[in-house]
Amino acid sequence: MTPSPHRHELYSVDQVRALDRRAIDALGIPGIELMRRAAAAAFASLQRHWPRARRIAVYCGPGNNGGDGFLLGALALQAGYQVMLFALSGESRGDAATARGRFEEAGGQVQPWSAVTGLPVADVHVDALYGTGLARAPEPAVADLLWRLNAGGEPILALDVPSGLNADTGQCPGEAISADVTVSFIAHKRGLHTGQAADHVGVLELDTLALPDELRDGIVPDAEVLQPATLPPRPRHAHKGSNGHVLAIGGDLGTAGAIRLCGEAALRAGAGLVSVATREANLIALNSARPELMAHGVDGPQALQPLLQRADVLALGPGLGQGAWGHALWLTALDMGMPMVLDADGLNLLAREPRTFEATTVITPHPGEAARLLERSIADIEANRYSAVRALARKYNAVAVLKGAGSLIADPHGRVAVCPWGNPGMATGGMGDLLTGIVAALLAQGCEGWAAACLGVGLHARAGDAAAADGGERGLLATDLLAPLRWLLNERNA
Ligand SMILES: NC(=O)C1=CN([C@@H]2O[C@H](COP(=O)(O)OP(=O)(O)OC[C@H]3O[C@@H](n4cnc5c(N)ncnc54)[C@H](O)[C@@H]3O)[C@@H](O)[C@H]2O)[C@H](O)CC1
Ligand SMILES: [K+]
Repeated sequence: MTPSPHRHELYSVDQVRALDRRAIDALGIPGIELMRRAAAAAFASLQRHWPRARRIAVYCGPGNNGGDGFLLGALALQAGYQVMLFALSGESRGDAATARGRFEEAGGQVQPWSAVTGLPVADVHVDALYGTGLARAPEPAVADLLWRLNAGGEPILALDVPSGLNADTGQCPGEAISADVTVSFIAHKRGLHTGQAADHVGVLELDTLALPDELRDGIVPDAEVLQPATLPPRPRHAHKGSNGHVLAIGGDLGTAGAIRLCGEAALRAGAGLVSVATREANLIALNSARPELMAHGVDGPQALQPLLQRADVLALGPGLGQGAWGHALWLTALDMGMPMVLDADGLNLLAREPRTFEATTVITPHPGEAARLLERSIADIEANRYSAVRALARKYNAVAVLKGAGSLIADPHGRVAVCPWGNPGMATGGMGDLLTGIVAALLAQGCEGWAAACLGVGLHARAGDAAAADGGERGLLATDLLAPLRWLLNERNA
């Protein structure tokens, strides 16, 4: 499987369908030929991953995904495999009907769905039920099989899309297969890279079905996958003033930890100077924990003003609270119109008093904060993360980071990037505070908003993966990311 040059480009389902249509209409490649190429690619992947397999079970849905399954079954028969094939519907249409005929001509027997009792005995189970055409939760007879396949723990190869996963949004409306390998065709679908996809896709492979690159002319990928990156080397004559001054504002009574983590992350991410504006009561804890942070006790806007004057970038919100103290500082900071990263209570206050930003602003909500910012439910946000992150960026005229599995980044013009790194161990307190500090530090070192958000999210997630690789995802603490973060920031680009 030669890595495709298109592996970083993500397309919506509509765009993939347009590519399908172009291949058929503009290049004159019949749909059945595309289906044959898809089946050949999937069968080659099956042989590569499970070279000793000899018995395969294929589950075919009513559409062209099922058609891929019929042709894969025919190839397996011709290669001497024992093939059990179960079809969800009594007959197929169009190219899928042709494919079904070819399976039968190869000696295959199409068994009715009612024959699927228990779990068929096979070395590999091939999921050809639904692909990009999934329209709703799989019906009970299918859901029951998906559940049994997932519970059976036997090898599963999904064709194009793991059945039950929405290839456009990354959401599973109902039961969905958890594949070991998914072989996707023609182009990567954006729904296989965010939301619930990580639990269902397994190893993702792409086969472009030998379609020429020109096929994509004029179709701008809906999203792009982040690539490993770091900051350029520091000039030798750098001094602390040349790497910017971050002012972290937050830490109401009893929540010193959040603003401390934010400030510490900003230091570790290379900011020249980091000041912290917080409650007087937090100073001792902060200064003893991290004396490199210049912590100031501020009781209100007057005390904050001189600190704002001296800073280049604000990190506003960790532990800020939504009380009178936090609200007053929040208003004062926003009125400065400075570059900033807004997070946590800074976002909850924004949801209460919406405004758009003129200066470079990055907002970093998790789905709950995003729900408040868009006045939608969390379920709505997670049901279509791509439209949610675009709505956030547009509504607030900011670069928006929608955190969660497969964090998404959007700018106000609709550009979207997807983070391929990160792990469930990062869903713990303090991880968001680190990200806020990292992005602020990158802004302070001269990155513009989009670059700071993409680089910050990528470094943060890669540091989380490095820390999890070191000791496991469970028990991962935010501070565990600081050392790998520093290493990643100093690595030369691989
Ligand atoms: N078009 C091409 O040239 C190629 C397509 N490939 C494969 O085709 C599928 C897309 O096929 P399509 O027929 O559009 O849809 P599906 O097979 O994914 O879905 C089947 C069909 O099922 C109905 N349906 C959807 N959800 C449900 C549900 N929950 N319950 C019941 N029925 C449902 C709906 O009517 C769908 O149309 C693509 O993924 C590829 O695998 C080739 O591989 C490449 C060429
Ligand atoms: K499938």
